[in-house]
Amino acid sequence: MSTAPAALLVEDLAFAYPDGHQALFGVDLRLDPGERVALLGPNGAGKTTLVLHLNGILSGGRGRVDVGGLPVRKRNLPEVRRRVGIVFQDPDDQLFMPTVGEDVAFGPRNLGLPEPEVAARVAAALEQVGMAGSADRPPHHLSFGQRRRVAVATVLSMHPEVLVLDEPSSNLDPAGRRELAEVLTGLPVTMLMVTHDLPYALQLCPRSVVLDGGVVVADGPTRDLLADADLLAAHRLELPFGFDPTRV
Ligand SMILES: Nc1ncnc2c1ncn2[C@@H]1O[C@H](COP(=O)(O)OP(=O)(O)OP(=O)(O)O)[C@@H](O)[C@H]1O
Repeated sequence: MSTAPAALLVEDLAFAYPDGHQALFGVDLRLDPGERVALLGPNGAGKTTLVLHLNGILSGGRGRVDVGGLPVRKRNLPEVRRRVGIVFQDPDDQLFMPTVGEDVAFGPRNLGLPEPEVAARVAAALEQVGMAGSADRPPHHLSFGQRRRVAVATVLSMHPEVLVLDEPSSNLDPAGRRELAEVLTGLPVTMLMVTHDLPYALQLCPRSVVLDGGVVVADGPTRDLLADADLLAAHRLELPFGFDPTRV
């Protein structure tokens, strides 16, 4: 195993919500720099709860989370939130400025970066997601797939080390799925992708982790996990009819 700090390290993470509902029961997860990993599991498995611990939105349970060797703790939160960018399922949760450019500039401006650096980051992030030339457009004039790519750009402009995506393929048409896949596979970041879309997990992520009942129940090559019919059935994971993961 590599001795470099993990891009993301989760150790024995357990968490109960204030109403007493225990959502995580001791989760271990390590992502090495540059890995792309899918986080799979049925509704209520604890995926969102885990993700919300990665940048300290939720905390207070047992265990630890480190990002590039930095513990996710209150005093580290500004740096943790720069290192871990979360792209939420609904792009409209992340786009609230009059123009695309201002949305992508929002994070870097908040960091207090000088305007020329902000402008350079905006241009680079929009280029990375294939949206160069759209900086002056209002986000609500864009298609849903374009808005999702701009939401990714709002995170990329912070130069994150870990990109977490919640259901990135939801509501995308086949062209939108393909365009986003091309963007995501070209990014030089560590990626954790929460998804119910198993073919998309196979396309983008060499490794998958299955969470169910607040514990990791499988961790391995996506192709192998998706070929395991018993595993899929036991955890309510379904491939599209006729889809053969060994033939992709
Ligand atoms: N704010 C909350 N208060 C109490 N319980 C909660 C809260 N949020 C989630 N839970 C519970 O914690 C468990 C894990 O939920 P979580 O949202 O993490 O699952 P998930 O795997 O992301 O599900 P989905 O695929 O439906 O998004 C569920 O049983 C859920 O009902």
